[in-house]
Amino acid sequence: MQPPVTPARTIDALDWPRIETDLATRGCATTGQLFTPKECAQLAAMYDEGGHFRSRVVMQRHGFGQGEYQYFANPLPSLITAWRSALYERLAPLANAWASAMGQPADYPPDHAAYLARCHAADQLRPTPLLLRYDEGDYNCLHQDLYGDLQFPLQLTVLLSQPGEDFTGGEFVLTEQRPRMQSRAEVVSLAQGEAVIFAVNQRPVAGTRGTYRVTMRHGVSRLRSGRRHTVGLIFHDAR
Ligand SMILES: O=C(O)CCC(=O)C(=O)O
Ligand SMILES: [Fe+2]
Repeated sequence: MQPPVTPARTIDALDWPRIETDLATRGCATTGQLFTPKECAQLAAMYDEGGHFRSRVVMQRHGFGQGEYQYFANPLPSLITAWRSALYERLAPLANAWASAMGQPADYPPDHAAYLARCHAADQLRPTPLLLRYDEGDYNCLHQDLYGDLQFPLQLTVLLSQPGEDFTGGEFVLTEQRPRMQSRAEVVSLAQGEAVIFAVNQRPVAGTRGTYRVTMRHGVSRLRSGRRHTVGLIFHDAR
């Protein structure tokens, strides 16, 4: 039997030089596999189990798209907590580098508990990790997951389903709005258990005349068939 894979070990094994380059040049990066197929199946199965969630959102009721999602309640599933804090620690230095490049306070603390304490003190008390479900015809409109004044500038989406097998279509899409220029779109293909790391709101871009900011939004294109589940990992809590 294999020993269980701890997030810390897996996180160290990711290709960070490429991830950091992709984040710097495109504002997004794929991670390679984070969750095993079994972990993906267990998380997706939670959708229909009672007791894991604090609220459910039907997207068409709010004009957010079509499909639905549920926010996990505290205590979060241990897999989610472990990954959320381990990824936070790895990403906090990057978040600080982005903040200083954009002339913002670069004071994200090194560990997630300290950052969450800051969110809670600012009345952002509710956990933001979520489980999303899309069926044929469903989609997620371009949006930002802001949830309050405090925002950690990077977030992840993990694909739990098997593309081509469980569903077709349903591609993760990012747009980048550039000052006084036309917007740019990026489609991100993910494998089952893989995540995309991307900018929540703004990110710095090094231009010839200094650094400027671009604004990112993300969404999901229409599912052509099947069912697709994802987990969203957002590091700030919600008001
Ligand atoms: O389902 C997706 O790929 C995107 C989900 C999303 O909006 C998020 O994780 O914040
Ligand atoms: Fe989102």
